[in-house]
Amino acid sequence: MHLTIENISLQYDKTPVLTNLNADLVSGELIGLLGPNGAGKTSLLKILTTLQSPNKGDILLDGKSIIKRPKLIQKVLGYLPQQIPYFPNLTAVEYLNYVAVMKGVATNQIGSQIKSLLDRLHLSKTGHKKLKDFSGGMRQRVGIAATLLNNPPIIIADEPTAGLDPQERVSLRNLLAELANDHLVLVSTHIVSDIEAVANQILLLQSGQFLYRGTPTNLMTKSNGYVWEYPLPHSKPSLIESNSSLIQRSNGIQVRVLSKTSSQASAQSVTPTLEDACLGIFSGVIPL
Ligand SMILES: Nc1ncnc2c1ncn2[C@@H]1O[C@H](COP(=O)(O)OP(=O)(O)OP(=O)(O)O)[C@@H](O)[C@H]1O
Repeated sequence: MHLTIENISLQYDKTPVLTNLNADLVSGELIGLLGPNGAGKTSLLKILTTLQSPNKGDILLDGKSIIKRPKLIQKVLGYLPQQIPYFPNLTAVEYLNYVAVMKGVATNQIGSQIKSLLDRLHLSKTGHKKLKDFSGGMRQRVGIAATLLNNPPIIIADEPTAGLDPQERVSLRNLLAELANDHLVLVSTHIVSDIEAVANQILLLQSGQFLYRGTPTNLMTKSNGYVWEYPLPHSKPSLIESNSSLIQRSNGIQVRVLSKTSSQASAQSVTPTLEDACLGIFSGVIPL
């Protein structure tokens, strides 16, 4: 499947939230939509999922407008919203049954699909517990199971790792990467490590505009030569430069700086991480 974002602009009360966005998303890819709080990620996902109409532009699914025909995408979409609908008195199985009926899953497939998803999301032992007795992370996994019901070819997830512990984050990351083999998977997040190891394509969104669209490898190549490390000076530690962070290394605390050049004689150029690259682009240190 091929989802084309074509000149999308959105305003809320005349305030621009998204401006002239263009991108091509295809099946077989995990696309990471990264941006700081308020960048417009959820607004863009709402347009892609037809919950919000843009003021300008179009979204094409295999060449056909989903703005004009929202059902085209609704039939093939699994959407995991930031806030999962919460029915405290339903068990996980009852909730998934309800979603399955709403999604039009064939009656004779509902039971087997729910069982397989509960297994896959490590919920088989708790499927008959009420949702009000679930931890935040377990509820999130139920939401993911609901998203995957009927095996939708397009999966859009808004901050899917929120509330998950480190082990669950890794397990969800693996699941999304596996699904991306034969699905179109779009994951919005502001946590770079959630998609670092698994994204084929990255969209960097800031103030409603894409600053970068492309592979993580290209982004990191752009960032070569912009990351420096030097030992934390013993005196004047309060004079830490902007765009810098402290890192504990075996040889002591190092200052890691994003900058075109370094004024510190002891600074060494180091290999950028994807997080460095994103911060460098967002802060304007790394040119577009
Ligand atoms: N219904 C609305 N009415 C008016 N302004 C809105 C509305 N929804 C979002 N906004 C504004 O639009 C901008 C983008 O918000 P959005 O939720 O899309 O960003 P985000 O990147 O998803 O942020 P976060 O990471 O914090 O969830 C923000 O300035 C937000 O305050």
